[in-house]
Amino acid sequence: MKMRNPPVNSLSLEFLTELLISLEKLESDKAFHAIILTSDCPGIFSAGLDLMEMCGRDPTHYAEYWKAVQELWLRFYLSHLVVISAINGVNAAGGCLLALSCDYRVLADNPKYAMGLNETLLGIIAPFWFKDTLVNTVGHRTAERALQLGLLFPPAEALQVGMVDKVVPEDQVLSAARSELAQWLAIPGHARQLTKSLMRKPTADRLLKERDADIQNFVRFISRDAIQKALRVYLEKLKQKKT
Ligand SMILES: CC/C=C\C/C=C\C/C=C\C=C\CC(=O)SCCNC(=O)CCNC(=O)[C@H](O)C(C)(C)COP(=O)(O)OP(=O)(O)OC[C@H]1O[C@@H](n2cnc3c(N)ncnc32)[C@H](O)[C@@H]1OP(=O)(O)O
Repeated sequence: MKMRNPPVNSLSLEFLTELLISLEKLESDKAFHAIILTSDCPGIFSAGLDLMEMCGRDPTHYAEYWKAVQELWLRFYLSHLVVISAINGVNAAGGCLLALSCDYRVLADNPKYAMGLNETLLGIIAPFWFKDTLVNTVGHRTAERALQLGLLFPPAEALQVGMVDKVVPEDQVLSAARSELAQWLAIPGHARQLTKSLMRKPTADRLLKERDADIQNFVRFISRDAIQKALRVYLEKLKQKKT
């Protein structure tokens, strides 16, 4: 699955919906057993959630958007397919969450390709299920420091903290993901799928039990004047980089 939403693969409502439909199609076709998730945007895996969806819109839109973000995470996190990410670019926040929801992560060795949950740098907070997904991957202490400081880890550090499983030269990222896949596909499917569910269901269940409350929290939080202002300032900074 090659993500293509130029220029930065931001996860707009339309793009989230496309990803969701693609994933559902692959999951319902018995011929498919695995997905390699990668990017078609040079140098960028994903810039995360689309800030334009969270800025200057109305509460109904925020609620619809957040429901789609929840849906995509639940679907990826609990997918019965083997999902491996071949991370071939910088990967921030919501994009990093997608990669963390995969079964295995290969990252291209380029110091520009940092990844992490950098929400605090924008003046916002990673929701509890983003946090839980990170804790399940790197452990509590590393997650606490990474989340508070909004750290984006370059490849060597991402590997060292366990945020990714392998770092390879840039031109080998897809072939390394394919080689890894062979090991996962050699395991009897039902045993691997049930084990994945055993490991992940408690984390997913937490959101499933609180989905509506989580949407309401998000809408309340994102609608605050101070948060809207912080997002506008961040977007402005991104645009000013060019001048
Ligand atoms: C109580 C608690 C309850 C609930 C929880 C509450 C809140 C949680 C809420 C939200 C969680 C959000 C998670 C996220 O994913 S936020 C997004 C974080 N992403 C980032 O910080 C990355 C930002 N982008 C960049 O750093 C760079 O763009 C880059 C490194 C990815 C690429 O750099 P380039 O130099 O190649 O490209 P740019 O010129 O910077 O960008 C091109 C173009 O794209 C626009 N853009 C970039 N990122 C985004 C984005 N995430 N959303 C929308 N648009 C984006 C950028 O502005 C440029 O636009 P123009 O061409 O200038 O118009």
